[in-house]
Amino acid sequence: MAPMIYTLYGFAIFFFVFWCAMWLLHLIAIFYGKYRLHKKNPELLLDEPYPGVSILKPLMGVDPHLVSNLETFFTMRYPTYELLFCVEDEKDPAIEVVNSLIEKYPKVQTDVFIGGSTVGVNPKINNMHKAFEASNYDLILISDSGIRMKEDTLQDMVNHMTERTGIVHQMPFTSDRNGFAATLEKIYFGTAQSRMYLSADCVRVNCHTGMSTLMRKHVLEEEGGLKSFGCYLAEDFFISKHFLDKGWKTTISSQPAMQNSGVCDVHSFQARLTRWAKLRMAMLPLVIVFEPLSECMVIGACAGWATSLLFRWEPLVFYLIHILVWFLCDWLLLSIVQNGSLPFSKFEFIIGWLFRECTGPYLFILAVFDPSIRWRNRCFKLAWGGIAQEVSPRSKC
Ligand SMILES: CCCCCCCC/C=C\CCCCCCCC(=O)N[C@@H](CO)[C@H](O)/C=C/CCCCCCCCCCCCC
Ligand SMILES: O=c1ccn([C@@H]2O[C@H](COP(=O)(O)OP(=O)(O)O[C@H]3OC[C@@H](O)[C@H](O)[C@H]3O)[C@@H](O)[C@H]2O)c(=O)[nH]1
Repeated sequence: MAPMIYTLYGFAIFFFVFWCAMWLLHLIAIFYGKYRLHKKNPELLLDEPYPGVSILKPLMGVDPHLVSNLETFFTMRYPTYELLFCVEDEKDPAIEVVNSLIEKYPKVQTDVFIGGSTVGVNPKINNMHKAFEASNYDLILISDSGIRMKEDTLQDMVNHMTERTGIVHQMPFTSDRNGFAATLEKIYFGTAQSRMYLSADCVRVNCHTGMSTLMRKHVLEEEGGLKSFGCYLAEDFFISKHFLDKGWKTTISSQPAMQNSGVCDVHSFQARLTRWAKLRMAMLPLVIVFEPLSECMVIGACAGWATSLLFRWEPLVFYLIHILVWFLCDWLLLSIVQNGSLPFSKFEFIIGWLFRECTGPYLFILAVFDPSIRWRNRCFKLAWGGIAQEVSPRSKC
């Protein structure tokens, strides 16, 4: 009997400590977010020697927001940069979109790379490889197709590139869009993901998501260039790991990344989160235990049971208070990340937040039980450690 009791008490203490640690993460994210995000950039002095930046834009297909998203790269206030568009398929309609913008803004230095090159499994790397090799500057910005820039976003990122810094990345967030899926995306990126991202950046844990990331080209070249990371689907995590291993600092910029893809529906969003969860599990297997536990509904239930055993607290009352306080912390964090009025009402926030919190653990279970990864039109399998293999090359799955 005694071993059973010790085991129960052992679990109860573990859940209670984990629950306390989660509140610490809430606090870190709120204070660090307030301290780091949305700092005003100093006026850009054009006679200052700002370094040149090569911006790599991997494109695949056209969505209703692509033109306006890309246009924001042509209208940035930054002295020296080149835009290198990468399109794998020569029939891709994105080429026409790019050409029309190049015609509209002839003064911006641009180039278009069509056809990609097969240097690994990761299709984004394959698409960008030629442009990476041809880029003219030591600072490379890899920026996904759905990202929008403000006039001073690039300046903000470069300002964070100090002597010891090798990577400056934007914390994923979203622009204001209409509809439930857009509300859900904003709530997820501004609460659950921001909490982890900000806490990780604060304590220097690698959490790099590569949708908008400025890095030093020569450090990548020492490792063989971008192609050396083509064997991973989560190239972002491994690139950042390489920089950290070499003694460089990585940091977030003060402006979060404005994702503004024209494809915005609940199914695609959930598929993307499930794909990311599969990447994390393959790279860091401990995530399989810790990630579900870091969810509000799960850790609340575990801590409710633990405190009823340890302190005889009423579990239902505990659980409801836990959810309420977590909800309020999330509202506060989202307001800090948004830094302005939110495009939805408090009622919509409640619905979106409850939906996200209840579906999060379910999506994670889906990810655990279906290890195959679908990304755009390809299917992959991941081995432990993160090395990827394409299942049926270049075919739909
Ligand atoms: C009491 C501490 C408990 C910590 C438990 C942590 C469990 C992980 C929970 C949630 C993970 C959220 C990850 C946030 C962003 C990741 C987005 C993403 O998956 N991006 C991939 C695709 O672009 C990319 O390849 C992966 C990047 C890095 C993943 C690293 C995951 C571990 C994060 C751990 C953060 C813990 C912070 C603790 C600080 C004390
Ligand atoms: O086959 C592909 C798929 C994607 N891409 C490009 O890669 C970028 C990201 O693609 P998606 O928006 O589909 O995917 P995500 O937002 O989930 O990507 C994110 O997660 C996985 C990481 O490896 C990426 O670095 C990160 O950007 C886009 O610019 C897209 O055009 C390709 O060039 N080829």
